[in-house]
Amino acid sequence: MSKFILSLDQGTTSSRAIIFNHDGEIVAIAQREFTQIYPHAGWVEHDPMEIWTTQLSVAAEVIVKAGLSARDINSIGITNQRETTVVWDKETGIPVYNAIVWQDRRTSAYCDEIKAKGLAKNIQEKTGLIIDSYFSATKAKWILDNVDGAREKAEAGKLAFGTIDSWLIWKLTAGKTHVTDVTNASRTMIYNIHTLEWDNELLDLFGIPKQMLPEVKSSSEVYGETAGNILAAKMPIAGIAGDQQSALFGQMCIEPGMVKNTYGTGCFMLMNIGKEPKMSSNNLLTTIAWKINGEVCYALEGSIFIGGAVVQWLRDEMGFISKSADVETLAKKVPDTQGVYVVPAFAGLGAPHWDQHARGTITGLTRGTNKSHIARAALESIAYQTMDVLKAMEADADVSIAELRVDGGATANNLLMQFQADLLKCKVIRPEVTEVTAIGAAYLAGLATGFWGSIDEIRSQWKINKTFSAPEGIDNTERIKGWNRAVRAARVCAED
Ligand SMILES: Nc1ncnc2c1ncn2[C@@H]1O[C@H](COP(=O)(O)OP(=O)(O)O)[C@@H](O)[C@H]1O
Ligand SMILES: O=P(O)(O)OC[C@H](O)CO
Repeated sequence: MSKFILSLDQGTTSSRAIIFNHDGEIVAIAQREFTQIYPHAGWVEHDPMEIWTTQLSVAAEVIVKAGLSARDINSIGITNQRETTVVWDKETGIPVYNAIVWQDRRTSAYCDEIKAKGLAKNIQEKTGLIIDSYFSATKAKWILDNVDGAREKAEAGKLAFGTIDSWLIWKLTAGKTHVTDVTNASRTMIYNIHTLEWDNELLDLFGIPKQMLPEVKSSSEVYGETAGNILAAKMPIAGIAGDQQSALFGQMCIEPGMVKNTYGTGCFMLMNIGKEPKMSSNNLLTTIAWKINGEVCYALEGSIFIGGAVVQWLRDEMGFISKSADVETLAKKVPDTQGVYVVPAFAGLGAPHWDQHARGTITGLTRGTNKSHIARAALESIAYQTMDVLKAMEADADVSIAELRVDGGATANNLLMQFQADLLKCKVIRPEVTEVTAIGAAYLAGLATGFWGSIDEIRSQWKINKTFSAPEGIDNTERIKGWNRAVRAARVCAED
């Protein structure tokens, strides 16, 4: 049997390819950033062809970097930015419009309309989701409504809809395979997470023709193989999961009650809730964590739209730092924020507030405020937002969370991780392999092909790098009061 798994991690800002060996160790990584397109305020698009070409090129590059040939690859696992929507022509394989990215807010007003019609409860019961422009359905509707001739073509069965996993698999198989997996389907707002079917009533509501939808598969099975001319040798594609579910699996949060938080562009906290899709009473999402060997596992999720992206904003828009890692040094120059709070509601607020109209706000400025205070407050905002989600999760699950497994680019920041532990008063645990998103998809693929025999065989590969804990007796009352006040300001400032 070939000795390596190739994981394709198609994220919001870059396409990555990572090769793992049988011990779950990284053999090589290749990564390429691609263009972020902002046609109007609040709109975010990607060029699907650029997503495809960057993903394909890093896949080819990583095999060479590892000193391997395509024949050494046992199988491919795919994990992807979720919700981002592509519609393409089935005959030509050409997208009819750019990919509308999960962060895109263009359909907010339409979402307000359907909320006003009182549809929130029905939609939550079926899909586990809260009505928001974040999810794919209203993005697909927008394309069908706004691209000339698209609706007619879609009704005639000539167009395909897909999240990024579907799009990549279509391209990798040269148009032979149009599939997605349950985790990605559960982010569209047209998929019923109880019956595990596309929901006809919701398809009617959004005007999305069923014939354009992919077939929904499990997260771990052989879906097809790469076309002969794509990567030197044919390879089975055997695992698919949305990136946050993939990270939950890669963190080995395989028992109910286990929780992870990924600190990337946004932050996404997921708790494994087992085999029953319990609905949230605290503004969290219920989502499918994975389906393996016919068994579905569900998760509660709190989605925070701006996490590490607030550091990118300090770097790119404010010019405070030249690279993200420098934020730690800048923030450490002051012992605290002197009462300054940053609420990075640049794309509204996600869980648990779900306020599409809130906007970024800085409160508590004084004549003595300097860059370091603002940098520290920006970093702390990542931890405060995480706290809000964790509290909602504790209330929903009726538990006290004692341990949070963390991953993603911003977890390299020890100041942030320590502040997070102080605030949550729980153990914040960073694993040795921080590429847990990619390894999750690798595990799903390797389990499908027999590369790994069982979950038990891989669970011991997860190892702790560092645990952060709060000092005894720490009192967060005042700082949390200040944060809540700042969140209120971010919501009020956009009221009119
Ligand atoms: N040392 C650091 N401190 C804080 N944030 C960081 C640090 N290093 C990277 N980041 C942030 O982490 C994010 C990148 O993490 P990554 O997991 O690669 O994200 P994604 O998969 O969403 O593209 C960026 O937003 C970046 O600003
Ligand atoms: O690409 P990431 O890591 O920012 O993840 C994006 C999420 O999947 C959006 O739901």
